[in-house]
Amino acid sequence: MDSEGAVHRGQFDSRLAQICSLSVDSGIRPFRMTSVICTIGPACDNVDTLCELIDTGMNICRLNMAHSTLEYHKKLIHNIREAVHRTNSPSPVAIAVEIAGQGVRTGNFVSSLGDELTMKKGHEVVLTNEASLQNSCDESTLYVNSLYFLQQAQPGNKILIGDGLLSLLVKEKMDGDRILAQVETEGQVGNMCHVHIPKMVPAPENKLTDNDKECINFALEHNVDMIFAAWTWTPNVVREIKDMLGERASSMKIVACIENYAAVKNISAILEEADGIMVARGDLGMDLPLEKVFLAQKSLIGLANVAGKPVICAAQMLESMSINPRPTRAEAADVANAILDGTDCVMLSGETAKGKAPVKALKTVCAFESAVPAKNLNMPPKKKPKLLPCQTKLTFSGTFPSTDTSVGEVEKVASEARMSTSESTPKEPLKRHFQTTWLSLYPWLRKCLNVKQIAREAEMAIHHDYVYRQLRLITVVPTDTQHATAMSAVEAALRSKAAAIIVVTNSGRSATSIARYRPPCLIVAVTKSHHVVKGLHLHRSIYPVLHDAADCEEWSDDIDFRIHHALSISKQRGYIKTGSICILVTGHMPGAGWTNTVRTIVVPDLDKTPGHYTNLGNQSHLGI
Ligand SMILES: Nc1ncnc2c1ncn2[C@@H]1O[C@H](COP(=O)(O)OP(=O)(O)O)[C@@H](O)[C@H]1O
Ligand SMILES: C=C(OP(=O)(O)O)C(=O)O
Repeated sequence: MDSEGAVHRGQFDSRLAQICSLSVDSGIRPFRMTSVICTIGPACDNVDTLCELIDTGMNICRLNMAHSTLEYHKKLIHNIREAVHRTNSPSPVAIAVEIAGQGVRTGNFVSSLGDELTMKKGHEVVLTNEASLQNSCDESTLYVNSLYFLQQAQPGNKILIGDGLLSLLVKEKMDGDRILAQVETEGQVGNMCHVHIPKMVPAPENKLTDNDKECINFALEHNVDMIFAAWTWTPNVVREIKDMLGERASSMKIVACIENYAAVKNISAILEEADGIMVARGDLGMDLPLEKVFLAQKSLIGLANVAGKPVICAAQMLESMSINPRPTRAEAADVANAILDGTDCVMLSGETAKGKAPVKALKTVCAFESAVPAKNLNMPPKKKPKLLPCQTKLTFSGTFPSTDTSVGEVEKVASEARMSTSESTPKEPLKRHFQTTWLSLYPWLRKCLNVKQIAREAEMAIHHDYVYRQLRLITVVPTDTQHATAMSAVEAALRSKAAAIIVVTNSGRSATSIARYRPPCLIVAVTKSHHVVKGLHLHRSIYPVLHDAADCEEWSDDIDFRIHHALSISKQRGYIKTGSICILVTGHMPGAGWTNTVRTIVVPDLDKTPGHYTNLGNQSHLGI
């Protein structure tokens, strides 16, 4: 253990020796290096819940444009910004807009059918691209958004729907490019569900759809921080997005979602063009045989690590938490293994986005109340509802909304439920009582973010020394200043068992260069740019800090000021303390691209220090 109470792994002769040294009794470090992306949807779209997600550790909000309307997403962005404002974090969360790309999806059901229905084995259904049926799918007719798909489908093909649990068999091609299919394996189909024929050759041209263009303009108009490009299987899509972004292309990150075999085969070219990639295991698992998906995951993550680009591991990470309060052992291990593979971010999809059935939330609230920390009980319900004793048997007889109901609607149901119960006065202390419905949903969401606990444990099991040595081996010699400086910082952090690396960065490049060498500690990256701070959330190890105070007259004072700010925030958050060793990485002159200086300091008493870190006379320098 070092002075922080954190465990630093020693030197091991082999990876096997390091693995054998792992212990279930090891201590835990006060920080997490892997970023968590939460898909925001009806279950968490209100400001209070977003505040809780932010406080709990969400780094990036993902808006999946394949669902809901632009109006809904506009409101969502407004709510996220309001939550960022209220939580006032030094490290504001980023907003990512995911465009739907050329993914093949169903349409929406007629409203009377709700948003999901079960199809029984043997049931026959017609698949059509007839535009008038887009929002009136039913048991016998499903709209499919791709004519190409319907034209390619051949009798005998298997069609997977949703996550692939429901499968159909193509029976015959009908007139007007429609197809008749029969349910082979019973399952559910929802609104805008994925439709897939394994190994089907994708459309000849990988390009933006009109809908994608509209969503990119929306992203520009609302000044979001990153675009996730679903169904990228050639670099062309990334180039098209860059063209549309114009000047913003340098600050709005583009992440290519790798969802099919063609994308896996084209990965080198895609990695060259994109700012990062997503291993979209959900759709990959429909295009590739399931037993091959882990190979794609490991190789894609490895290739992104080698390219120095961030990578997201997505889909079904804690899937069972959509209905259960605890993830399965396999899910917990899956999250940890993705981190050991080298992913920068883990992503939650339906776990956070999808509305839970309110009735389930109401029934299970008692099981979760102990998980709600006291401070959450202070969060103000909009109207003061009467408290409902959790032992009360509900007599509510109205219609419960569907699973995708918004929190606002859930609250309405809850208040009706409260009104219809015979007992309206709490007999138990406040914490034993159901306060408002969002509280019943919230602990569930919060538990999904248990992912961060798993992340911290997994990060402790990484043999950073070994990983760094591997990365050093593949770095070309002579190495340019940027990479040589980054490597020096990581080497210094490993040798001195530093508590943190503090880097002052304008464009974010100095921070990402250090991150690519996978240091054993946090990189606290302090920047003045709102876009840079948010983009940095994509990278493992970086804790981005915004410092947008006015410039000092002297450039070196400005640097000192920013370092002092980063150290103070790090201390407040428990990452460092007085006496910790920190590595400082700075430039030698104003502007981006001049980073060339690595110092080792012992953190002084920040309340007493005059805050000079770049002055070589400083007592606290150890010097390297
Ligand atoms: N903006 C939204 N509006 C309604 N439902 C959403 C939204 N975002 C996500 N969801 C729900 O959460 C599920 C999981 O999210 P995600 O993985 O992003 O979707 P998909 O797998 O359909 O691409 C979706 O299938 C959908 O039911
Ligand atoms: C994240 C995935 O894709 P989508 O955005 O379509 O949910 C996936 O398939 O794993």
